[in-house]
Amino acid sequence: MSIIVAKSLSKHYGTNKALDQVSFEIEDGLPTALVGPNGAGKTTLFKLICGFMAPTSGEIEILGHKAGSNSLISKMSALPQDSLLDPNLAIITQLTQFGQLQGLSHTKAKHEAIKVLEIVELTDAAKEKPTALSHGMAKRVAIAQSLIGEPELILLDEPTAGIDPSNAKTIRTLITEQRTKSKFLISSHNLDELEKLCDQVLYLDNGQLQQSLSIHQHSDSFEFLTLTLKGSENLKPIIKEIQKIPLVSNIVQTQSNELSLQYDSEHSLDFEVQLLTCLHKKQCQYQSIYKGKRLEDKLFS
Ligand SMILES: Nc1ncnc2c1ncn2[C@@H]1O[C@H](COP(=O)(O)OP(=O)(O)OP(=O)(O)O)[C@@H](O)[C@H]1O
Repeated sequence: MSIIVAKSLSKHYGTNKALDQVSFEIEDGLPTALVGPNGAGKTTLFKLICGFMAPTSGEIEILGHKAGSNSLISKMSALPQDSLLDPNLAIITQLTQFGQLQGLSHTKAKHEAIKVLEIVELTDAAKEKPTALSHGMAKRVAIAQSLIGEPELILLDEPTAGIDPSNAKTIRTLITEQRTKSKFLISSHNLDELEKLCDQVLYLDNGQLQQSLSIHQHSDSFEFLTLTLKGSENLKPIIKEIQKIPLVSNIVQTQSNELSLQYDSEHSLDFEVQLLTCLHKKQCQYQSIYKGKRLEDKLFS
């Protein structure tokens, strides 16, 4: 079933075309990433999906319903970029009230609140007020709120922006654990993070959908491999050596210590052996070998 269908969706603020004739379809499955530079229209798209405002033209349907329709209450939730908690109310009280707003009884809502706090590893903070939480913990509470009632669709706008690596890791882990229960649409500038969590990526730029691609699928028989070498010394000798492998059809230096290789995937095992032999011959050590192109290279090369 389609989770989101957008047809020629536009949103103008005066003369500013924040979204311009955007069409896409998001299917059920692993999370979908929403990527784009500042001002690309990502938050505007989130607001239209949530039904917080109407499009200037075009249509958007969520889980078979018009965006903003009452039928979507409890079926979808969103973590806005600037979500705030009420500083005067205990966390458990706020989450319980949120569950009740979704139509749950007080008992069921409290049960859900306890459950989602467990998921974000903040059971001990249940009775605290938001002022006692660090920024990262507050973000995890906001994510807990979006998980209440196990909605079919969860929108996360920059879930790990501005928080420390440990809290960010906790958030990524919990998304990984929850992603088979709910469909996530995640907006983030962290491409490494999206690569780990998501399956599909929508790339917006200047209000237009520039690309919609699968992160892990390869389109033809030529596969890509990203080779990161230890140190960032002169790569010319090793490039020259790799070029001698007949199975390699293209080689591009993508960073000071990184190469993107295109090779014939029908002979993948042979290629891998030959590549390692090459590295050994040139006494070159690798830091990582990644099958496929990095998301950054898929989007920007
Ligand atoms: N309420 C508003 N009134 C007028 N213009 C707006 C409004 N909200 C957004 N815009 C403009 O619409 C465009 C898209 O903004 P949007 O916030 O959707 O981008 P974004 O991709 O979320 O950016 P960021 O990554 O910085 O959060 C920008 O040019 C922005 O200035």
